Order: sequence, then C-alpha cells, then structure tokens
Amino acid sequence: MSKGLFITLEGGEGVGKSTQLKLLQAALLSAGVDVVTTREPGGSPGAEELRQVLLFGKHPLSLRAEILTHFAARYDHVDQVITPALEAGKVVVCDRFTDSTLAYQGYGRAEGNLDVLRLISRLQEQLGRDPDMTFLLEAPRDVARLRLAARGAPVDRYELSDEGFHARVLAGFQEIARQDTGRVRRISTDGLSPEAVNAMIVKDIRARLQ
Ligand SMILES: Nc1ncnc2c1ncn2[C@@H]1O[C@H](COP(=O)(O)OP(=O)(O)OP(=O)(O)O)[C@@H](O)[C@H]1O
Ligand SMILES: Cc1cn([C@H]2C[C@H](O)[C@@H](COP(=O)(O)O)O2)c(=O)[nH]c1=O
Repeated sequence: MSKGLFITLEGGEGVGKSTQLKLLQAALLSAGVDVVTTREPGGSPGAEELRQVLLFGKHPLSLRAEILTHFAARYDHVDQVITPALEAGKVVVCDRFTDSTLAYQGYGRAEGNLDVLRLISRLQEQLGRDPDMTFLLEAPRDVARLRLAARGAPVDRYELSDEGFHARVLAGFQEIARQDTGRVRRISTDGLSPEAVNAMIVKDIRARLQ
C-alpha cells in the first residue's frame, strides 16, 4: 500500500499546468513536504523517448496504437518513478495523467466511442494507480491560445489539431470532473494570477495532508 499522496494537474494546453507544477513544488518544499514533480507523457527516461514519438514523431499512429503508447509510457513512469516515490512516503505531483488519455484520445480523437472508452478504462484498471487528488485547470480556448503564442514553445501534434478536437477535449475533461467530484477540483485560471491559483491549490492540499 502507498503511504504518500498522488496529485495530478489536468486540462487543455495553455491553462497553466506547468506553471502550477513549479509553484506547487516551491510551496510544498518550503512547507517541509518531500515532493517529487513529474509529467506525462514522460517522467522516466523510457517514457520521455516515447513522448518524442507521440508528440513529434513523423508518422501519426493509429488510435489504438496511440492509446497503447501513452499507456506504455505511463506504466514505465508509474513503475519506475511514481510508485517508488509514493511508497517512500513522498507527495508526487504529475502534470497530466490518465484523465488526459480519456480526454484527448477517448473524447477528442474517438469522439466518446464506447469501445475506445472501455479500452482506456481497462488499461487504467490494470495500471493499478489512480490519483488521490486532481486539479482540473480551465481557461477559455482563445485565452489559452494567446498564452501559448506568447510562451512560444515548440508546437506538438495535438496542439496542431483542429478546434473541434480541442472543444471535445475540454468537454471530455468536464465530463470526467462531473463523474468524479470527490477527486477532481475544477479551477478557472482566467483572470487569476498564477499565484492566486497556486494559493487555492495549496489550501486544498494542506487540508488533505492534515
Ligand atoms: N494564471 C495565469 N494567467 C496568465 N498567464 C498564465 C497563467 N498561468 C500560466 N500563464 C502563462 O501561460 C503560458 C502557458 O502556461 P503553462 O505553460 O503553464 O501551461 P500548460 O497548461 O502547462 O500548457 P501545455 O499543456 O501546453 O504545456 C505560460 O507563458 C505561462 O506563463
Ligand atoms: C498524457 C497525455 C497527453 N496527451 C497530449 C496532451 C498535450 O497536447 C501533449 C502533452 O504536451 P504538454 O505540453 O506536456 O501538456 O500530449 C494526450 O493526448 N494523451 C495523454 O494521455
């Protein structure tokens, strides 16, 4: 059994997950909490190699192959990084996890096709690792796009997808939050400073750690 706490940050591109990951790491470290921050796809050396294929590979994978590759990366990340840290009693904060596969592949690419949602759910069950707390960060897509343009990072395969895809992804995240209100807290980052968003997240985590 794990002794630590597993927290995930979820949401579409540009909503502020990486920013919150860094702020949360600093806040938890200064409170004396032993914290590990990580991300998906990636987070272990092998999974980071798979990230390159998924985000920047020359040849798009079929949907089933894409889902299995996200989960191959995730199994390695869980086995080599997340589970050992939790078993050592640490707090693990991960930028994206299985909710992203449901939102992007299940609702975005497969448009909610039941067979695909079932495949993802089976892979998730076998993984044997679910987050204890998830913060779903939200911002209107036009706000997020302006932030991404200002940030100027390399544009990956998913970010290049059409706006219909992104709308389905955001609706997918909302559906996930509706189905799991005990785990998922929705936070709108529009019009809030990164520090204000961080204060809301830290307050929830402190309450959970007490
Ligand atoms: N609350 C906020 N208000 C305004 N700008 C923000 C806020 N949070 C983050 N930003 C800025 O928006 C840009 C995108 O933020 P960030 O990289 O954290 O998003 P992300 O959700 O991790 O995106 P991606 O999934 O594409 O990696 C950055 O330039 C960041 O400085
Ligand atoms: C875990 C996971 C991620 N994705 C997509 C979502 C994003 O477009 C990229 C990751 O880029 P980021 O800058 O690190 O946010 O990958 C996905 O489609 N499915 C997943 O399971």
